Amino acid sequence: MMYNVLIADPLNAVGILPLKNAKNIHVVVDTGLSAIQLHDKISEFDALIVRSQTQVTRLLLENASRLKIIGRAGVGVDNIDIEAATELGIMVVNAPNANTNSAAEHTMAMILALSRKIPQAYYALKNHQWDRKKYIGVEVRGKTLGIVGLGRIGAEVASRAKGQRMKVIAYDPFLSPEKAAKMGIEYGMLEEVLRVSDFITVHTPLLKETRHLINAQAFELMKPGVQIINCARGGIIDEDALYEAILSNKVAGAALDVFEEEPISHHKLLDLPEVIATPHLGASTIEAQENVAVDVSEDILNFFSGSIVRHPVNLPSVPKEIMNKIEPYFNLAEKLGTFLIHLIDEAVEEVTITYAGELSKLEVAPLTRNTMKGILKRHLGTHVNNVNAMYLANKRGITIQESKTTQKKGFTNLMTCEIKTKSDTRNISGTLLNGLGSRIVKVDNYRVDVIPKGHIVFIHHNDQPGVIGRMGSLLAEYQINIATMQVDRSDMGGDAIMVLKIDKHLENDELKALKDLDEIKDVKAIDL
Ligand SMILES: NC(=O)c1ccc[n+]([C@@H]2O[C@H](COP(=O)([O-])OP(=O)(O)OC[C@H]3O[C@@H](n4cnc5c(N)ncnc54)[C@H](O)[C@@H]3O)[C@@H](O)[C@H]2O)c1
Ligand SMILES: O=C(O)CC[C@@H](O)C(=O)O
Repeated sequence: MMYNVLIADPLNAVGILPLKNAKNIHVVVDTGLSAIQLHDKISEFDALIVRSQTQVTRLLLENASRLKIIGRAGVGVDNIDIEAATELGIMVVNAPNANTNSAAEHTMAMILALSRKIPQAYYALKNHQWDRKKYIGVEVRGKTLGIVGLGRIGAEVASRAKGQRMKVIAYDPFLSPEKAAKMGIEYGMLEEVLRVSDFITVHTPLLKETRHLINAQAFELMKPGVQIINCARGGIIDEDALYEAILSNKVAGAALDVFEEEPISHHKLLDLPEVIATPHLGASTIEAQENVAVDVSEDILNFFSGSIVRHPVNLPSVPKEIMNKIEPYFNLAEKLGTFLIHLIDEAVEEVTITYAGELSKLEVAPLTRNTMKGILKRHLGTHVNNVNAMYLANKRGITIQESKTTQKKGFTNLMTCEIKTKSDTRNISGTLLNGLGSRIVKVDNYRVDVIPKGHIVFIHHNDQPGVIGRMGSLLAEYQINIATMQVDRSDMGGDAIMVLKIDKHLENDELKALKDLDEIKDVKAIDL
C-alpha cells in the first residue's frame, strides 16, 4: 500500500529522509499553498506534516477524506483543531522534546539582546549612526528573572539564567517550593513573580486559562522598568496592554518572538523602539529543525507500519475488549480530575483514586490514566493524553495511588479522587446511575448531584441568609442564566458550598465580581 504524505510547512531536508527513503511512502513537499489550495488538495493525502504556520482547521479536516495522521514538527499544537481530528479519527503526533534547547537558547539571546539594546544599536549603525550614549544597557547579573511556566523550556531557561548569575523565581502550577529549591531557584505565586522580577519570561502553552495571563492588571503589579520576553505563544501576553505599559514607561523593553496573529509585517508594537522582535524563530536552528523533522517522520513511519508511535497527542490507547467494559466510566474519570484540579491552588503532591462497589471488579488502570489526564490537562494543554499522563505526572514528582474496595459506599459503583497539596486535601466522587448517565455526587464530602458537563461555578461560602439571592442577582446583572443549582452545608451557619450550572463560560471579571460578594470564601469557574 502506498501512502501519500504532504509536507505543508518548510522542513529540514535531512530530517525527512526516513520518509523519503521508505518504499511505501510518496512525499510531496508543497510549502506555498494558500488555505484554499490546501483545502482543495488535502483529500489526496494520508498524512500531513506542518510546523506552526499552516492552520489545520475543522473545515480542512472535514475535506480530508484519506487523512489518517497529522505530524506537528514542534511542540505547540494550537494551530491544529485536535478535537476535530480526534472526532474524525485522525491521529496527531508532535515532537515535544526536539526543540526545547533551541527555544531556551533563543530566549536567552532575547534577554541579552534586550538588556544591551543590541538590535536597536545595530539598526542605527547600519543606518550610519555611531551613537554610544543612546544605547546604554543594563547587566543581567544580579537581576531577577521571573519565569512563568516552568516546563521543558522554562526549566532550561532557568538553568541558563543561573549561569548568567541571575536570580531566578518561577511560578508553575506544578512547581512547589521544595522542587524549586532542588533546582536552585525560588518559588513564587504568579503575583509575587510579577512583583519582584526585573525580567519576566513566559513559557506556558496557549490555553484558555493562559490567554492574556499577562494583562493590564498584571503589568500594574510589576516593577517600573521591567523587561518582558515572550518566546512561547502570542496571546499569553495581551498585546494592547503591553503597548500601553510601554507608553506609560512601566515596561522598559520587550522581546517578542511570537504574536497573537502570525505572520505579520506591521504591528503597533513593532513601531516602538523599546520592542525587539524575531519572526517566530525560537525553534529555527539546524539542530532543532532536523530533530523535529526526524521525530515526526519516524512517528509517521511507526504509524503506517503498525508500530507504537512515540509522541501521540490524541491517541485512544485502551485495548478494545477492556474499553468495552469500562467505557461508561471513562469520561466520568476525566471529568472528576478536571473538576478537582480547578479547586487546587498549590502544586499537586499526591493523587489517590479509590474504586468502590462494582467498579472494583474492573480493570481500572485506564480510568486512573484518564483521571490524571483530566488533572494535568488544565495546565499542560491538549498534548496530555491517556498514554502520556502517567509519565508526565511522574516527571512532575506527583505520587499516584490506586485502591479498590468492594464496599458499596451508598452507590453500586463509586469513584473517588483525592488530591493532596502541601497544605490542603480536596476530594470528589462520581458514579454511574443506571440508565441516567454519570453524576458527580460529592465534592469535599458535601453531597451534590451534578451532571459532569458544561459550565460550572463552584462556590465556597458562609451559610448566611441572602448569599444565594445576592449570587443570583449578580449573575442576572451579567445576563448569565443559572440552569441548575445545588447547595449543601456542614452545619447551620457554618461552611457551605454551591454548585451552579450556567449557560456560558464565566469570564474573569465576572468571576472576580462573584468573589467580591459578602460571605463568599472562594469561587471557581470550571468548564467540563
Ligand atoms: N518560539 C518558538 O519557536 C517555540 C518553540 C518551542 C516551544 N514553544 C512554545 O513554548 C511554550 C512552552 O513549551 P514547553 O515545551 O516548555 O511546554 P511544557 O508543556 O513542557 O511546559 C509548559 C508549562 O507551563 C505550565 N503552565 C500551564 N499553565 C500555567 C499558568 N497559568 N501559569 C504558569 N505556568 C503554567 C505547565 O504546568 C507546564 O509546566 C509552548 O507555548 C510552546 O508552544 C515556542
Ligand atoms: O514551527 C516552528 O518553527 C515553531 C515551533 C514552535 O513554536 C513549537 O511550538 O514547537
